[in-house]
Amino acid sequence: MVLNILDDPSNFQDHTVTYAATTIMKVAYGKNTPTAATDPEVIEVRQVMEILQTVLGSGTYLVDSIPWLKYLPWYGQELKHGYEISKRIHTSQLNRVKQRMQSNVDLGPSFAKFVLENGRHYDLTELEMAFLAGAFFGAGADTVAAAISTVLMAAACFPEEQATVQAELDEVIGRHRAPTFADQESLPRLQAFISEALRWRPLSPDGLDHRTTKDVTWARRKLLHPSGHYGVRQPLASIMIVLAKCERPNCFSLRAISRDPEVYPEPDKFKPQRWMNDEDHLRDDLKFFVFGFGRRVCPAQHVANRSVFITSLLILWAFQLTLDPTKPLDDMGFLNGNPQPFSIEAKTRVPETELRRIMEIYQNP
Ligand code: HEM
Repeated sequence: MVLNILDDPSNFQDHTVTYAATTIMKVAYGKNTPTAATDPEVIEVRQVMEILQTVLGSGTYLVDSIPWLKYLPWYGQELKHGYEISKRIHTSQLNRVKQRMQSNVDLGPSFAKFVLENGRHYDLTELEMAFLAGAFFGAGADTVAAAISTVLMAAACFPEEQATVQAELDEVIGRHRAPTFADQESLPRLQAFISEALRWRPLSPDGLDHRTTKDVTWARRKLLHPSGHYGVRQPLASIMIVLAKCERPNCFSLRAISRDPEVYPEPDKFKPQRWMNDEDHLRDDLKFFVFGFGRRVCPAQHVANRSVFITSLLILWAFQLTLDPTKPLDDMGFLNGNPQPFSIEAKTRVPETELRRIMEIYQNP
């Protein structure tokens, strides 16, 4: 992404999508070449995801409560159309992996290869395998891109906090080598900055709706976790669903959790320091909530966290980010589900030729 920004500084958001899509395609299908934000397949999948976003909110479609509606040929045409597009894309991606496996091409590990080799142990049909691998892209590309964009947007909006992080980077890494994952433990301020950025403008702010599988008796009791989650315990089964002042049933609201003043004093202020203790270490009593909770917690939280961390680290090490005064920035876009293109100016912190040289070595060590 650093080299992409150097080559084309005006297209920040596209670069985050290209990075996230390339990473996900590698994990899902073992694809080794870059997947650009402008690839027709990526554009198509993102369009289907937009339909899915609407579908995920309970109550949008009557078929959620009246299942037989799905048998009416004229009902939910756009849903059936979205399904057909997804089926075509996911099946062709899985088939590509299958063909290469049959031709003994060395693919390296990937989720698709794993399910093709082991799917029968889980009674999966090929269509289920195709959709499982396809879910990686659907669930992971835009979320990771949005998370990185949020961190970079926060850096541009809060220059003093950005400078604090960069002082830490200069002290721990200097400007003559590119940072790596090995530096992670030595960079608590950067980690605090990322946590605060994703608290400040949480992705998926209204969570995902969940459906209970049996009747539930609720005892209204407020359980205050260090993270500020309010819970309602279901006493018979050991399931806890986090409601957090959510207006809709069976869902949690990350927006409400992120604004709890008991846990995050002055919640509308951007204060990375709140994630650190008096010894300037990361606090271990404040949980990170943006990936949800319980058995449906985001299964990719570790890969997502690492992606956001390493990208934020490299970019904040390489560039000083500032707002473009000629273009207004809607910092609520990701939170409100309507992200607008935004413009950030990136000034190199290392002379450009030197930066290119360091990054070339980084890519091909
Ligand atoms: C920063 C990036 C990401 C964020 C903020 C995020 C957030 C979330 C949230 C809030 C949920 C709902 C949890 C719940 O219902 O309790 C979720 C579920 C999920 N996420 Fe992520 N996610 C991210 C990246 C990814 C990536 C990279 C992938 C795949 C490679 C992924 C795959 C999934 C899947 C499959 C689910 C559904 C899990 C289930 O219902 O059992 N996510 N994610």
